[in-house]
Amino acid sequence: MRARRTQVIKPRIREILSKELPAGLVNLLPKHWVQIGDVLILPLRPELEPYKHRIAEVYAEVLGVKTVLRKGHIHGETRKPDYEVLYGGDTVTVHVENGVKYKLDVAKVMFSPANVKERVRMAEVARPGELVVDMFAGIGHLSLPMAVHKGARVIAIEKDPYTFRFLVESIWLNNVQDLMTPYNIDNRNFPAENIADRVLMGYVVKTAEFIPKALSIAKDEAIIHYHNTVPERLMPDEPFATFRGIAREYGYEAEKLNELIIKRYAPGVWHVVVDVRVFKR
Ligand SMILES: C[S@@+](CC[C@H](N)C(=O)[O-])C[C@H]1O[C@@H](n2cnc3c(N)ncnc32)[C@H](O)[C@@H]1O
Repeated sequence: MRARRTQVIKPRIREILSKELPAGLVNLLPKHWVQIGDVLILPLRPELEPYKHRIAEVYAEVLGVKTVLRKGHIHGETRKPDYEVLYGGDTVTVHVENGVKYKLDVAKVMFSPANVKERVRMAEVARPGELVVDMFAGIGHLSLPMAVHKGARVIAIEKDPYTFRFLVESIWLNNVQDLMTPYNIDNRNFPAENIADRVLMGYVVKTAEFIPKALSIAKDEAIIHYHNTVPERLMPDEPFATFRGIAREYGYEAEKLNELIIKRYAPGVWHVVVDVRVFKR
């Protein structure tokens, strides 16, 4: 099951709440929501504030979830979201997507429904037995599918201890502990060099700072999946132009294989991924 955006309000929700809410507010009830495992993220208009707990309770009962959160923002270096608990309280869940089990705390760990295509794509591009280094692993968002579906070997680096806990649990839940090795360190301190067939750079805003480290982890010829956020006015040259410039400084040639938009990040700014083949000169 994917992190779902549901388009139509369930008739049962409307039926129950139309008896309890002032008539004018019923049409403001959320028609879209995101479900991650058995936790619901519900965007709620300010007009519904006085009724928020009862609304959340009805959505929880009808949709069969244990906890309802109100949507907030993702911020900071660790990309943690901000949520208000409206119903229930337990925000730890297991979300199943594309045959991969992700254990996470929805209130504290980012899991973006908009990134689903990229998670599925990573399962498709991986090769059995290749060594992947996931520099910004999170809970294994991008690299678990590579191990689960393709038998890729993965070194998954995640610096945040709380997120790391779920990375480890997800590895065991998917029974890929023989393929995936998690490291709870800052990737800048990862000691091995010249080892990876493929490097994942699933990070935004400051990803360019990590290009030299990614090159040192990569074999003399390797593929790097380079994510970054890019102002629209700099596209389509960016972000590849910056990547190639830094790669050349460090003695590598870079060839763009593919470029995809993941999602809108902010007004006029896009989250983009470029697949780059690098060669040591
Ligand atoms: C935005 S999440 C992305 C998860 C996944 N790569 C994806 O694209 O869906 C980025 C993760 O990188 C971790 N992180 C940030 N800087 C890091 C660093 N220098 N070394 C290791 N992990 C880092 C954060 O804690 C966070 O869990």
